[in-house]
Amino acid sequence: MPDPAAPLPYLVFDFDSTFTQVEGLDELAAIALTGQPDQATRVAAIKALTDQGMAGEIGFQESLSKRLALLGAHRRHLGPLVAHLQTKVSESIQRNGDFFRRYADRIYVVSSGFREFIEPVVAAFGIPASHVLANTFTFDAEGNITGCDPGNVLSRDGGKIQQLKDLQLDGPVYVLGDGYTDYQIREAGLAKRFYAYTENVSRPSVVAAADEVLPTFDEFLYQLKLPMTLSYPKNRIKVLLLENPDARAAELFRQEGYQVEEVKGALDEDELVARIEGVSILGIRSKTQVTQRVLDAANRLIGIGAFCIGTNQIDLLGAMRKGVAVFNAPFSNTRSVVELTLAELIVLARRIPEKNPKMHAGEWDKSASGSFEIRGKTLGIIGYGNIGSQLSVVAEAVGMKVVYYDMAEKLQLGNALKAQTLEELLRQSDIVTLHIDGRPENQDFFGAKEFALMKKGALFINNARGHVVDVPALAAVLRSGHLGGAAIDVFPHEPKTNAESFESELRGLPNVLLTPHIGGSTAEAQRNIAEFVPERLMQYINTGNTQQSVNFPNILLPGQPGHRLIHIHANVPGVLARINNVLAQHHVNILGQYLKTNELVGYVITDIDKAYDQDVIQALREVEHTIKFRVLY
Ligand SMILES: NC(=O)c1ccc[n+]([C@@H]2O[C@H](COP(=O)([O-])OP(=O)(O)OC[C@H]3O[C@@H](n4cnc5c(N)ncnc54)[C@H](O)[C@@H]3O)[C@@H](O)[C@H]2O)c1
Ligand SMILES: O=C(O)CC[C@@H](O)C(=O)O
Repeated sequence: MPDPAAPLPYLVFDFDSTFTQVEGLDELAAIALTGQPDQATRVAAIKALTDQGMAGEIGFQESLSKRLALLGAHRRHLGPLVAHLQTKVSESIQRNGDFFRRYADRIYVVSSGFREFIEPVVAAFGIPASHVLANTFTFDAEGNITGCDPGNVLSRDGGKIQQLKDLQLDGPVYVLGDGYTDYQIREAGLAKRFYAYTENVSRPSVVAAADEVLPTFDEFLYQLKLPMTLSYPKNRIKVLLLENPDARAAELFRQEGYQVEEVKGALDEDELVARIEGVSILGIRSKTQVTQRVLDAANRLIGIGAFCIGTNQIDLLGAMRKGVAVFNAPFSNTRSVVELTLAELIVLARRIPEKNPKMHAGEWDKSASGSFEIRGKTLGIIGYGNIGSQLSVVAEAVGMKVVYYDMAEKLQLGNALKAQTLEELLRQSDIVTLHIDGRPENQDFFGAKEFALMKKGALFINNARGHVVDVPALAAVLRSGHLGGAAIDVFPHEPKTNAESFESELRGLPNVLLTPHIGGSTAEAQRNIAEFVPERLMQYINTGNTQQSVNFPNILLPGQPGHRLIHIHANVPGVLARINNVLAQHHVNILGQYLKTNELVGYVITDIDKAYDQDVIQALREVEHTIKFRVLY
């Protein structure tokens, strides 16, 4: 990395809640008061005084003297405090430790906290004691902390301002801190810029006064084009989550430092086109259509998360051509769909969809007509994938015979029998259940011809995708009485939100159980999905790992030894050679290289030594047929 052209401005850091995640005095109180019955109330009172002081609600001196009186700390508590604070350095400062060591001569820590614990913590970052300006404790003869040195300017109101005046720094000063007293340095004209540092705490009055807000130190380094550990600040990664995935998804993305925006329902194409600009990660479920138009408007999109199994709503090829990796949750809700299907088998076989509304209407219709046990009956499973095959096992466990049909060769589980043709399955099944995927070729897969081949009085279930069934044909065979009933969870046209009404000619038909696409809507499944999909996307962003991507060549990468170049290109001959030519021309040492292609794109990962000139990056971006290129530090 090159040195910045101009000398770095002097950086004045606050310590408590900026350099470290916590307030030193609060932590000292917690250590000193350990085991005391009133520990919790005294620590809480100290914290409240800290906050009031930081927010500028009471003067610093008043806040400090009140806190010290409550503290009851001793010299022996300082060692444990330092050890504790060393583990509490703000994460982004910790990860950019090299920056501090390299520019230590331009960095000052100016704090109303105490030298006794600040100095050893920042020393590990190369900041010398002479660049730490802080209060000092006073002790009595027994080593009890009695207060602070009143001669130190930092113990007084306006102390930081005076300290900066005394320092007489000979160049521009930038102040980074979470407190109002940090801002006051800028207000007094002693700093050129004030950065509100919000990684640990965000105080509205301080944020409002700031020139810039820094969610992490990476953002500062990025803005100033300074050497940094990450290639891109995580707070700049915008996630747009639609269709209400479990709250855990947003929580995980936020924990990673991303900005998350949530929209309850689905968006239609125009709405999504209007919202997608600047979005790096799009999270959807089954309703939002990610079309070529949406992809064209997506100027920063890196990945799409389908918080479900089906990905037919996404233009997977279009996404691949744009270098956008798509991930789904292929097994997180499988069991939930199986359980719903099992319940539906029984409910339909007992004609509950008819009997239940009658009971609610006060009608007592006790009859065995048309009702049967599922034991010994033949269940025809079409699509013997994750759901179909698991259903096969469960159905056999309750005494059903299972026959299945799949276009691909599948492992037969238990005693299930494979049907050679769809017709063979339809002719022998008492209940037919669809579990094929929603690929476009499966549009109207099941229609009048297939219904006609089913046994008279047989039952039909579709928990797969709405468009795979010809709904008017289904309605006709239900009305004619050829089918004994149906359970349908998925529809060609589903409302975008719960506020819209559901329209279908299946409404009101006898022995038809309609459910609002809830096959996978259980607490367990939604939680599993909300953990699985963010994990895949974050791994892809952080390491380039594409394992389990549904549209990208899958590569499970080893750990990253140096910098990692991630290059996505159109799969035409010669691109890898061109990449390696560029690397050779710039004398870049390759530590490892991984390539996988599919019919449209090539995905090449090159691990290189950290030392290289920046021109190589530009040259790689310019390699012909490059779709996307990024560097991981
Ligand atoms: N209702 C819900 O809430 C819900 C929840 C989860 C999944 N799903 C849907 O359930 C379906 C099955 O999911 P899965 O995880 O088992 O998928 P999967 O990909 O594991 O299995 C699908 C199987 O269908 C087979 N298949 C596809 N087209 C076929 C055809 N024309 N003829 C014969 N076989 C064909 C495939 O070979 C594959 O074995 C998907 O459509 C999925 O979107 C619905
Ligand atoms: O939750 C959804 O929107 C879809 C659920 C299901 O159809 C899936 O594909 O996993």
